[in-house]
Amino acid sequence: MKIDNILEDFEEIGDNHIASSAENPVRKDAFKLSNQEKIASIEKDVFRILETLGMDLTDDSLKGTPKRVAKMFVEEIFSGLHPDNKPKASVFDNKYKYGEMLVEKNITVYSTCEHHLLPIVGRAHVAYISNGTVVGLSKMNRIVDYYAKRPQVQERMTMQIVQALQEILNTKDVACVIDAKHLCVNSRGIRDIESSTVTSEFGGKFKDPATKREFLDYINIDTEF
Ligand SMILES: Nc1nc2c(ncn2[C@@H]2O[C@H](COP(=O)(O)OP(=O)(O)OP(=O)(O)O)[C@@H](O)[C@H]2O)c(=O)[nH]1
Ligand SMILES: [Zn+2]
Repeated sequence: MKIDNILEDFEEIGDNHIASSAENPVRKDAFKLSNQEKIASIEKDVFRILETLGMDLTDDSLKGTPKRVAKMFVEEIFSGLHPDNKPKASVFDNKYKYGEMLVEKNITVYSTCEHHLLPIVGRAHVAYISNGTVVGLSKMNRIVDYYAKRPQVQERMTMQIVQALQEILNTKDVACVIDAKHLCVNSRGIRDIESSTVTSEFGGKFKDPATKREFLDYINIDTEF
């Protein structure tokens, strides 16, 4: 099917989202196009934007930009929209019976604000208490990165990370705090370079004030960017 026909289908379906409170508003037909078809389509769109702005797209430095941006959207900064890219998280038995919380802190977050398509840059801190299962440490970083690679709002991303780890670890006892700078606040609009945004989600035992306090003490949040 030609790309233009497929895009017409998209328009007919309108805002028929895959609905779930913490899911991104992605349409059910989002995976009808292959990555190559998406790149070809977005390349044309970016070309048009730059042309409308009056840029000379025959210029050496600019002529590759539409394709570069399209590839970057599909294969890099929005690759987390595709469920095939969800990291496989290897889990193990908690044979050593470690009973305290495990905290993976200072996980680098590079995401994109869905309102302005500008970067969100910050740190995520993730914790869980094992219910008999443990997960490879790096998988927590990978889960954060997967949900970050979408057009996002920080609140939703925080909840998605907790829900994904709750599923993987088969326990509600998971928490996440994210401290991040939104370039849409820092570099344009109000242009407040100093402010950052903190969001949190505390599941299961992390709702208990002492457990929450312990986690917050470990991460001692005063993020350096
Ligand atoms: N809740 C929430 N808001 C966000 C996030 N990222 C960006 N925003 C805000 O989304 C809002 C969009 O508001 P609009 O008033 O439509 O956008 P705008 O006219 O560009 O607003 P200004 O940024 O104030 O210039 C802005 O206030 C952003 O700061 C996020 O992760 N969570
Ligand atoms: Zn924004």
